[in-house]
Amino acid sequence: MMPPNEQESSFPIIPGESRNETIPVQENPFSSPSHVIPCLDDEGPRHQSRQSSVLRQSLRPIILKFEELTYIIKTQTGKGSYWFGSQEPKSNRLILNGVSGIVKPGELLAMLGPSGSGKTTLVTALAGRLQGKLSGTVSYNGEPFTSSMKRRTGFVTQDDVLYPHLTVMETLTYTALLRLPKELTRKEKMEQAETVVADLGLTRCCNSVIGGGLIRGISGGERKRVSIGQEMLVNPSLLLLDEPTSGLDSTTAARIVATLRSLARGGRTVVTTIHQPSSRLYRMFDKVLVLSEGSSIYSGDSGRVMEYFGSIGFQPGTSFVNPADFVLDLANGITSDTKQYEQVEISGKLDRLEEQNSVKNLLVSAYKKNLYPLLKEEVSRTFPQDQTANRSRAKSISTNRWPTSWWMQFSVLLTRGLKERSHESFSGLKIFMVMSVSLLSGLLWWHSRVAHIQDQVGLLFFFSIFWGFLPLFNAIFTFPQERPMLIKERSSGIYRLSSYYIARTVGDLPMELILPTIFVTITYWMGGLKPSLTTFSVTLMIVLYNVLVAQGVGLALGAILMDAKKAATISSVLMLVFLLAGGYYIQHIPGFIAWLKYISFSHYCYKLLVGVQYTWDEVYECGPGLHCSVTDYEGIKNLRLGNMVWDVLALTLMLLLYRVLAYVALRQL
Ligand SMILES: Nc1ncnc2c1ncn2[C@@H]1O[C@H](COP(=O)(O)OP(=O)(O)OP(=O)(O)O)[C@@H](O)[C@H]1O
Repeated sequence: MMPPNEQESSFPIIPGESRNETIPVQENPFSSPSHVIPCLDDEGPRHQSRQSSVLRQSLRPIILKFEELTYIIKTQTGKGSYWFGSQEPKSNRLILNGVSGIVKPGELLAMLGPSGSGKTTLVTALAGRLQGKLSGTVSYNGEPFTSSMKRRTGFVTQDDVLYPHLTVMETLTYTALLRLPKELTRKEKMEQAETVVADLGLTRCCNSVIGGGLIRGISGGERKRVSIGQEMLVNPSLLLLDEPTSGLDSTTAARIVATLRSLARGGRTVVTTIHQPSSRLYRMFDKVLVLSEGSSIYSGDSGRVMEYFGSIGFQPGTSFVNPADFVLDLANGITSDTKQYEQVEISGKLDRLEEQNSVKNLLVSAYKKNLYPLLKEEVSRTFPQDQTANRSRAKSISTNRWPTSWWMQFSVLLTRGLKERSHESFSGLKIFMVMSVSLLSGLLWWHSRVAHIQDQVGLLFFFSIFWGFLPLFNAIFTFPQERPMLIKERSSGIYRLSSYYIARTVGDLPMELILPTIFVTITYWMGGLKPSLTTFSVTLMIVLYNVLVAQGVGLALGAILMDAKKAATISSVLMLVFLLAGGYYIQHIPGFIAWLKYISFSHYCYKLLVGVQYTWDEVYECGPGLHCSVTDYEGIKNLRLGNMVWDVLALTLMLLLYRVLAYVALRQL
C-alpha cells in the first residue's frame, strides 16, 4: 500500500473529515477552497460555504463483507417459438461460485478477471442492485442493505447513464439538488456541485454538453468523471465502480484510479472492477480479488500477488511483468510454461482447452486451501463498526427515506426534464409537420358547408384520429428511452416514482397541448365548421382531452413493454382498429365485432365532436330542394348520439386507467 502522502492524483479530492466515528484521514493539500476554480462567472460567498462541503462532513466508515456469494442464472437456449418461449428446458449457469471478501474503509479493492469472469455481476451484487437469486451474504457494517445504506453507497456503472443535452454543471447541479439532504440550502447544494466539478478537474468543460449518440459532447474520460462526480456529491461511505477506466487512454485511466485512491484515503471503502490495468494502475490498488469463471483464485494484498502465485508454483516467464497481466493469464488458465496463446497449434484446440481448465481448477483449489481459511476468519471477525450503536443510528436515519421532499423532487425533475427535452419539444420539424398538415387540411376542407355533411363529418373524424395517432406515437418512446436513467436513479433511492412520473408527464404537456391547439384553430376556421366561438372552444377541449387519453395509452404501452419497437407495432394495430371501428368508414359493423368501438378513445372523441357541432333541429340539403335533419344522416344516426356525459365519462375512465397502468408497470422495474 502506498502511503497517503504519495498521492499523485491529478484530481484533487477533498477527503472526508475525521470525526469520532470516522477513521483518521489525510488532508489533501490541493483541497483548499482557494484552489476551486469557479465554473460560473458570478463570484458569491463561495469560499465560506465550501468549507462546509458535504465531502468534509461526517463520513461513517463502512466495512463491506461478502461471504460465499453464488449466483446462478437460467439461460435461454434461443430455440423454440418466439411467442410461446423456448420449448427446450432452460439450463442453469453458474456466474459466481462462492466468492468471499472483505474491504475496509480507506481501502481500494480492484476486482480483476478475464471478460465474462463475473466482475460486473459481483460489483452489482455488492451495490445491492443485482436482480435474481443471489445466495450467500453481503453485509455493510454487519447489516444488510438498507435504504439508509443505499444513500451512503455510490455506484458507477460501466456505461455512463447521463442526459446528453445537459451540460456538466447542470448534470451535477440537478443531481446535487436531488441527492443532497433537505437540511442543506439550495445554494449550498449548488456550491457543492461546483466543488465536485473543480475537484474532478471538470472546470474547463463544465459548460459543455455531455453528448452521446450523434451529439458531440465531452470526452469519454470526462463523462466517466461526471458519473463519478454524481456519486461523490453525496460523499458516499462506500463507492463501487464497474470498469471506470474502460475505453480510456492510460493517462486518463491513471487519473481516475488516483482519484479513487484519494477517495479511499478519505475514509471511504472503494471497490472497482478493472479489465486490464497497467502496472502503474495496479500499484495504486490496496487489495485485489481475481476471478476466473466466477470463482476466486486470489484475494488479498495487491503487493503479494506474485509471491502467492510463486508459492504455489506459478512464476512469470520474465522478471519484469505487469502483475495484472500475469494474474489475468493465470485466470485464463495460461501459464508461462505453456503460453498457449502464442503457441502454434500442435496438439489441437481440445487439448489446449483441457490444459487451461486444469490450470484454472488447480488455482481454485489452491485458493480454497491457502487463502480462503484466512479470509473466512477475517470475514467472520466482529469489527467495532458492527456494533449495535451504529445499527440503531442507521435505523433512525432509514425512517427518513428520501433525501428531499416530494415537491423538491417534482420541481427539480420537471425543470431538468424540460431542459433536457427542450430541443425535441420545440423541434422545428414537429411544428412544421403540424402546421403543414393543418394548412393542407384547411385547404382541402376549405369552407365546407353543412350541405356537404359527409365532408364535415369526415373532418371531425380526422381530428379524432390524427390527434389520437400523434400523441400516442410520441408517448410510447418516453419510458423505454428513460429506462436506464430511471433504474439508475431509483436504485440509488433519489426520488419517489410518483414525483418522477408526474414531473415527466406534466413536462410534456405544454407542447402536447400547444400543437393540437394550433392545428384545430387553423383547420376549424379554414374548414368552415360552425362559426361559433363556444362550439370552437368545446371542439378544442374535446381534441385536447383526446390527446391526453392517447398519450396515456402510449405511456402505458411503452411502460409495459419497455420496447419502443414492440410498442410501436402494437400501437399501429390498435390505431388501425380504432380507425376502422370508429364508425365513420363502416356504418354497419356486424354485431359480434361492433363492441370494438367501445374500447376506442377515438370513437368517443368523434361522437363528442359530432355532438357539439350539430343540434338535433339542424337540417342539411339532402337532395335538390330537399332538407333533412342532420340526425337522420346515416353516418350520424349510427353514432347514436345521446347523453354526451357518458362519452366524457368513458374518456375520463380511460385517461385514469391508462395512466395508472403506466405507473404500475414502472413500479415493476
Ligand atoms: N442476465 C444474464 N443473462 C445471461 N448471461 C448473463 C447474465 N448476467 C451475466 N451473464 C453472464 O455471466 C458472465 C459474467 O458476466 P459479467 O458481466 O459479470 O462478466 P465481466 O467479468 O464483468 O465481463 P466484462 O469484463 O466483459 O464486462 C458472462 O458470461 C455473462 O454473459
